[in-house]
Amino acid sequence: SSSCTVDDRTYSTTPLVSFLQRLQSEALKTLGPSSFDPKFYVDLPLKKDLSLTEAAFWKLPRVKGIIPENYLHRFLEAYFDDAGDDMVYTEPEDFVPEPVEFLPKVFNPKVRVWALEVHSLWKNLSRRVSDNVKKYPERHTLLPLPEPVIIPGSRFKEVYYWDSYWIIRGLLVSKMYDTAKAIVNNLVWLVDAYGHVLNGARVYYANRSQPPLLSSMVMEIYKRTGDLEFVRKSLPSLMKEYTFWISGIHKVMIRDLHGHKHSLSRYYARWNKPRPESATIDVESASKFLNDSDKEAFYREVASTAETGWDFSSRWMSNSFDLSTLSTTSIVPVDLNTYLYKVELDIAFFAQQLGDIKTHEKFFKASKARQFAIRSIFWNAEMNQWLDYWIRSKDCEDVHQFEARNQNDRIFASNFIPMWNWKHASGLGENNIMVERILESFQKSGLLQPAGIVTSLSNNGQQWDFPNGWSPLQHLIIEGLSNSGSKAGWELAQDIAVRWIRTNYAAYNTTGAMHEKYDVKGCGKVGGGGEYKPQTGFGWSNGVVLALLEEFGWPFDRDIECRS
Ligand SMILES: OC[C@H]1O[C@H](O[C@H]2O[C@H](CO)[C@@H](O)[C@H](O)[C@H]2O)[C@H](O)[C@@H](O)[C@@H]1O
Repeated sequence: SSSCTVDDRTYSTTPLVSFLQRLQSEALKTLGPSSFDPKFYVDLPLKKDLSLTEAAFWKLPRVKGIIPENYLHRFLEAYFDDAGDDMVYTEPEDFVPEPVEFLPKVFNPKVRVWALEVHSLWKNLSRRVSDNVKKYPERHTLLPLPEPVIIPGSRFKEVYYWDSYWIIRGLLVSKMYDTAKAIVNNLVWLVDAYGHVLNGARVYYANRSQPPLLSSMVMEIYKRTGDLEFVRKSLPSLMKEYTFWISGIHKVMIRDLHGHKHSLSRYYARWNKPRPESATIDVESASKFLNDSDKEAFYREVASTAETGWDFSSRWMSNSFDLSTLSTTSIVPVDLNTYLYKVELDIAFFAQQLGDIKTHEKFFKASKARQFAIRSIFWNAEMNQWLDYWIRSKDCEDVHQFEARNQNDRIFASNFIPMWNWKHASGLGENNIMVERILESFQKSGLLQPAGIVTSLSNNGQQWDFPNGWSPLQHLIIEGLSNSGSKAGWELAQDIAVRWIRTNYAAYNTTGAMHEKYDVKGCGKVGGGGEYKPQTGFGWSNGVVLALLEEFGWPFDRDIECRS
């Protein structure tokens, strides 16, 4: 707003996206809400130029303002290719059916057979941008990425930012180093073009990013390949992306009770309209707001929540059962700042490897400052957890005064994500007593369920809530526990990994697919809730299963079947 010092101007939409959104809303009137997926329409590639397509659209007959179904189908066939035709299958050149030294600690034959099947799923998910997109970019919402990608699967037919981190973790287990590097090169291409990695590689995702894990992708690839040239090429884009996250609308200053000022970051999309991929849903959700500025503020919160990766969750709502209370831009999130701390450490490390001491020192100093901030603003010594901080003072204030009551003491899996960088981010060092307390707090939290870690304790029908468990959250916490330096921590990590692997295996056997999310109340149950049908495929779940099997192995005599 005009009284703020921050520049919160929004992105402008493109004529193609506006038209497809119009088509989406007309199609909903024709087809009705059952099985309607709004994303399908904004992903449709045009066969002809937009002006011709629009002219034909306006000529379609309407009966009581509605396009008859047979006319709509004929129009779609005549003027559009299928959603997904813009991404074509490409054989990953570094795929072999059984990589040398694949999962050396997995001895149980059933698990080995399944792991090889999961490995083979990379072939189903491998795509490159079709030549048509390069020839007629204005006919596509897909962005012309230069190299092949691995997609999450089903309706998610394009590359996604944070999904790619766990996809890469799995590709590294599968020894598919070139495919992993190609994904990073595409994300680097997005940073160069837009200044940040987009939520996903569609033009309608340009207004926001997703959890910043690009440096972690580069780091994991470097650890496996030692390819310093790859690091050298990626580093300028990592630094550019870092600036996106620590400045402008993403930056929040908080003064702690001792007068120290801390610079932290929040999610904040440059968008105050319905998300094109879900516009019909957003318009409906916003209908309870009467004036335009309240609607715009709500749309901004919706898009900013998509930037968090946790879309949607009670974590971002002041009333867990009312989506219209989304307040994401007023929340300083524990996990985002944990990831940024990692970005600072990663860049400092890469700069050191490349002999750039000045950059190394600058980023190392920044990491120390964030470590102090995480400890000062998020840590709650009574709960032994890290809690999101809600900004309740005026949004335009330059520095917000810390108040303990503004820490959100509801239980979310994110309250334990700083364990991912355990010794660094927590600032707890080798303090074993603290480690044991955090372990106890985690075990008593209610987050640990029979089939893995649940996202929150609120059963409100949102997908990033109870009873869903998501692969990325399992992996972050398991990795944190296993690196805690505590024997109990490592054992708990293994216990959760076993539960998670079993549930993925059981669901695979009954449904024939890997799933986007699972219901962790019981072994073998798939997840639900949220605004779209649960998806299969699925990139990050495949990656996490492979990464966990590599880390923990599977002994010959341990059953893979669910324990009833
Ligand atoms: O179409 C609705 C939303 O879908 C995406 O979010 C979900 O899927 C992503 C891909 O697996 C995943 O990264 C995200 O965490 C999920 O919540 C998309 O990212 C959203 O922007 C979109 O509005």
